[in-house]
Amino acid sequence: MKVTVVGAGNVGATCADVLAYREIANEVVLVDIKEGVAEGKALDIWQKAPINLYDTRTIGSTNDYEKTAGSDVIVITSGLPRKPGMTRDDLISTNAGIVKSVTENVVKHSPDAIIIIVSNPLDVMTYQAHLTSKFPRTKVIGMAGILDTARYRAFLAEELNVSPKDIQAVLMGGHGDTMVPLPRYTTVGGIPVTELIDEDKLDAIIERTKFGGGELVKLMGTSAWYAPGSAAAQMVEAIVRDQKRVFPVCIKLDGEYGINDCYLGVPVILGKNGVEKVIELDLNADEKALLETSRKHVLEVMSVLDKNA
Ligand SMILES: NC(=O)C1=CN([C@@H]2O[C@H](COP(=O)(O)OP(=O)(O)OC[C@H]3O[C@@H](n4cnc5c(N)ncnc54)[C@H](O)[C@@H]3O)[C@@H](O)[C@H]2O)C=CC1
Ligand SMILES: O=C([O-])CC(=O)C(=O)O
Repeated sequence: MKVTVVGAGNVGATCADVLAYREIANEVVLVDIKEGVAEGKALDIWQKAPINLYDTRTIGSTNDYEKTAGSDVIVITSGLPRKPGMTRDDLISTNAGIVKSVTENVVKHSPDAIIIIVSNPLDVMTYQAHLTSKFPRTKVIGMAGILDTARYRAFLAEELNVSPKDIQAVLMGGHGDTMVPLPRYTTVGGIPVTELIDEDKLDAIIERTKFGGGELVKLMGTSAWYAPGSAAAQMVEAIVRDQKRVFPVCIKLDGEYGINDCYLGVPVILGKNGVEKVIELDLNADEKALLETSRKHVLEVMSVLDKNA
């Protein structure tokens, strides 16, 4: 299996590293526009192979897309990260152009690949890649839900003093402040979370999750990369190993949840064909209202992209 990661910055390099040391792919090609950066990071990851004991080949390229030819999965992380005081949506004008040109380049050389978008604003960049690639919607998907649920699960594990491995959760909507965590579908070793935690503490964790990205931007002056890079690698793994994992993933909705033509995070089954099924939960009225708010927000940002097209 061959995987290309475009953008050899913080998230892209972390993703490539996880793909290599966990031997998720046989070959990982890292591409960046900055001269030498992708080559250097790919070489560094390869030189770690004898220490961490893996065989995955990592190859770097400065904008030479021939090296990406025949990739099974492409992860796009190229684009600006936000700085303190910015929203993810503030990145649209720069990142839309980057995602468009990168998508044009990758699809030329890998017409059958599955594309995973990471660049922000996530839902709208997934829209951009879908428009440009003209691939089926099931093969152009965005990474956000795995990261957002991971944050939620980590906060819950800390509060309850339990292993994060035992916390299962699902979250829907756009990757931003309007995301919709679903406590009704959160369990701890099979026990509904609401039986283990006070409502006010759970509400505080939900609020912290919604602003989880911003919390890290404030601390570091740029956005997160360890959890995002690992989350993208987990999506790649589900695809290349045909695992049929159930994850929240951003995809264009085609009638599911009564929504058309909007890119939102929903639970799906992820396997060798990309999204193999969108799972439709029976949301209650409050959950539907939150999803509707998220839909309206993402549509507004999508319309900015349409206006600038
Ligand atoms: N979906 C999510 O949950 C998350 C999304 N992000 C987003 O991922 C993106 C990357 O973040 P970082 O890695 O922290 O940024 P970074 O600045 O460390 O890396 C971005 C890389 O993209 C490269 N690049 C820019 N234009 C390019 C082009 N046309 N072709 C190839 N490479 C190009 C840059 O040279 C740079 O090395 C940002 O947009 C950020 O907001 C970050 C974390 C989580
Ligand atoms: O917060 C950001 O800008 C990056 C991101 O999407 C996240 O870490 O959730």
